Amino acid sequence: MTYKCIDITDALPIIEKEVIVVDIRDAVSYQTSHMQDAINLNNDNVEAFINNSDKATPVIVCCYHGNSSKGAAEYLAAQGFADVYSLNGGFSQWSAMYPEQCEFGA
Ligand SMILES: O=S(=O)([O-])[S-]
Repeated sequence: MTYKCIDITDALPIIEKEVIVVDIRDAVSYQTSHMQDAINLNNDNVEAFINNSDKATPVIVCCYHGNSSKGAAEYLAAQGFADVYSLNGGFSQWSAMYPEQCEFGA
């Protein structure tokens, strides 16, 4: 199993359906702002995430610019997730294009 890279505009219709969005950026960046409903995935929670998530639900992996999300997407695909996407352009591009699809923290 492998993952696919997906452009921001192609990700939008997927986001609007049932999907799990994982954000692999550092915790402070995540808390400041993230894609709507995104989970901050890190070394501490990745195992629980893998064990507790429905592997048939599509997963979109978001990082800063779309580079490190590829490795994470590949890893999740190898763990059995059937439909994994790495978001090209990452959160920087997503937040520039779709600020209304972001949540902003403290
Ligand atoms: O998050 S990043 O690897 O695209 S800089």
